[in-house]
Amino acid sequence: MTVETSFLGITLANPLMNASGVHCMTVAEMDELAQSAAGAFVTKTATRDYRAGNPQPRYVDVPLGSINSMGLPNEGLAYYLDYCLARQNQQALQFLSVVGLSYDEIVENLRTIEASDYQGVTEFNLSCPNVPGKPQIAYDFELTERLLTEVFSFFTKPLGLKLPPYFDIAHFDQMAAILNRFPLTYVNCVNSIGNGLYIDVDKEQVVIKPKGGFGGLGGDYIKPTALANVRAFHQRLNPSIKIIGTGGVRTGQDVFEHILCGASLVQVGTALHQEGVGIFERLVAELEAIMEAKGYTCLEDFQGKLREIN
Ligand SMILES: C=Cc1c(C(=O)O)[nH]c(=O)[nH]c1=O
Repeated sequence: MTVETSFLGITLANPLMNASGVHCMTVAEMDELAQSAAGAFVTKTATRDYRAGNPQPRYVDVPLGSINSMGLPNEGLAYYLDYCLARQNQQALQFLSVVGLSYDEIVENLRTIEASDYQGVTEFNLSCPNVPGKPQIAYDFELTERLLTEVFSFFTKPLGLKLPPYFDIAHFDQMAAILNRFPLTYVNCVNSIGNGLYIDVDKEQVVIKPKGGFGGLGGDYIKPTALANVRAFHQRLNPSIKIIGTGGVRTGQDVFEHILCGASLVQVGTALHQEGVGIFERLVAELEAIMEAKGYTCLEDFQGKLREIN
């Protein structure tokens, strides 16, 4: 029995990796990830220039997960691109997360990556909910289609999209119809559920400072929504477009459920932040135990095979 998997023809020890934004802001954090049991890693989403991000407190762990309004703090695209270029012969599979604060900056940043010697995967983040005044791109279907049309007029390297959660079957249908028009490597479902609110009842106060306390939700709160998005896009997208499942992963069972819904890889956010990189060994062991109990010998035995009730 094995939890090995293949992505873009590259064999990974397991389907697990960090979610962008968690444990991937600095070289030290990314090196710790690279030395961990994780099968792959992704960088913090980069803008062209360094960003300090939103004022603190901007991330809080709460009983059923987390709330964050980090505000896209990052060291700038060159920092993460240089990190990946320097290590791309040692690390099996690298994911470089990128966005821009404007349409033109997004195009500029992707042109920078295209012009580089970077051989890894680019994750285009269409779903950051926490930059004040900036809506989540992927909730604007026309803008998404316009951006992807321009990007794929020049971008030839492997490209995936980080999508926000959708909550309407019609939106799954509309978005999948757009995505199926492009040679995407994958879609990553889901980013945090944007603009939630967590209250400290004793203080009768919000818990994060930015945006009056509104922030992206992660953790147990969002697993049912994450699984639904993985399943919905797995059912609708061309098989050539893989699905990465993100959201609510804390145990090996959560990993199993994401793969059952159709995920090829599974990212860990809140629980990684709370437990540290040791979580990957625990998740692999728990996933192997579930596969053993069910008689599965590889991920393909159950990947995408969620049954419905007839
Ligand atoms: C890249 C910005 C994001 C952020 C952030 O930096 O605030 N938080 C999220 O939950 N998702 C994001 O995509």
